[in-house]
Amino acid sequence: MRRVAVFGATGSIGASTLDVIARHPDRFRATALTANDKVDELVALCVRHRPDIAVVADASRYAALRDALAGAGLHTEARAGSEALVELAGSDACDTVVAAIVGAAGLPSTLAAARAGKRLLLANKEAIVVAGALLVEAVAANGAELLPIDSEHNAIFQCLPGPAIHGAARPGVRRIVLTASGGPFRGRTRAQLAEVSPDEACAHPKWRMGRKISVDSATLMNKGLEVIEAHWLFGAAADAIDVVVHPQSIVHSLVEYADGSMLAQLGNPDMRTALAYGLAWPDRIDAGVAPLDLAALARLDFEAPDRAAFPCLDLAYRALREGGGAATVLNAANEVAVSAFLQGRLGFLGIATVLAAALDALHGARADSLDALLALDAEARRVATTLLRSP
Ligand SMILES: NC(=O)C1=CN([C@@H]2O[C@H](COP(=O)(O)OP(=O)(O)OC[C@H]3O[C@@H](n4cnc5c(N)ncnc54)[C@H](OP(=O)(O)O)[C@@H]3O)[C@@H](O)[C@H]2O)C=CC1
Ligand SMILES: CC(=O)[C@@H](O)[C@H](O)COP(=O)(O)O
Ligand SMILES: [Mn+2]
Repeated sequence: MRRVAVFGATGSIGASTLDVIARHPDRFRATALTANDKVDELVALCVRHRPDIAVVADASRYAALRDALAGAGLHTEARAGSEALVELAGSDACDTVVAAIVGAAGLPSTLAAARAGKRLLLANKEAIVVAGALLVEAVAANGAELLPIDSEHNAIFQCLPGPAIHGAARPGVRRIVLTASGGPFRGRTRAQLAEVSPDEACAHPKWRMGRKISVDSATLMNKGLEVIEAHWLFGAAADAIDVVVHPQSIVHSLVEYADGSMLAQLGNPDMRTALAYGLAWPDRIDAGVAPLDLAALARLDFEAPDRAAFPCLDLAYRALREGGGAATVLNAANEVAVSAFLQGRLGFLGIATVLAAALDALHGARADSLDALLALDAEARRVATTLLRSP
């Protein structure tokens, strides 16, 4: 029986994870659930899944969580604070950690799970963008099992040869091709993007996701973050990672081999496939996802991304090639800019402007330890916040 801690249980990935777990009570038990501050949603999940532990990151919500759990007649232990998340990830309460907190806030608990040698289902792409080297080293040094959950990386993982050695180049692999839906604004010019609203940006054509990743998909920064994620997961250089727009989101990514073969993983756009794969690996189990009807689909389309209308993609390549702390800076500035956009304080086109200026301002920054990375993240947020005020 796998004992699974779901970090970010109240989110979109959390819901999909708990759906798969509930389909297999013989194989999995959700022993711990976490949220940021949504106590009512977390307690409702506890009523349904009966975990041993529930954690809210926001320490001021501790009493509310404790009282609500008791009020619901549950024996689930209430915990709170960011330290409680780190402690849980490394503890005996779980052997499997689903890292589904959004943003760099998920990094400390994700790294703690790797350091404790857990099976780590990584949805929280910002953690590996911010701390790729540290995370991959921690996985290798502590015998952790890193299962990529991001749909593209899960697809690549399924298409790569041999045992999974993260960060190691694979002989015979020539190129990794990430597919991108193109987001809700595919086909628009820059001028047509100037006035788009947060709700329009969050209306993803194929996936129902949290608002931060939805905006990232709309700017193509999601694909940029995924390029950096692929570099760390699969040991591929920037020149060996390509992006192709595929609006149907049926081909989840491809691996090109030296002999001209391309292997792809296909499926309906439903994260339960990747989550079931990661939970049961190397077995295959029912995820509740319908098989593809290829004849009904009839066609699959591919096109090059519009790099001029969506400059965030190339900003991510720039950060990857620059190395050092550039990806940490890019991610932090992006979190600040996306949050400002969602609050109506920054226009859609301003997101890329802030990112480029933050990369310029902190060019050459380096950070190797967790503390140094968190300090650089904080500095980049400070710089990006200043840039919001002087566009
Ligand atoms: N959704 C998807 O299909 C996919 C998501 N991902 C990645 O997975 C991660 C989660 O995405 P998604 O589920 O869409 O996001 P959601 O916004 O739906 O959920 C985010 C979760 O993180 C919690 N959270 C937010 N801030 C903090 C914090 N500071 N400390 C601790 N917990 C926090 C939220 O708690 P609360 O509810 O209390 O606010 C919630 O449980 C992201 O990194 C995303 O890029 C990757 C591929 C696909
Ligand atoms: C489901 C998933 O993995 C998302 O990251 C998805 O890829 C977003 O779609 P885009 O291809 O539009 O970024
Ligand atoms: Mn993805």
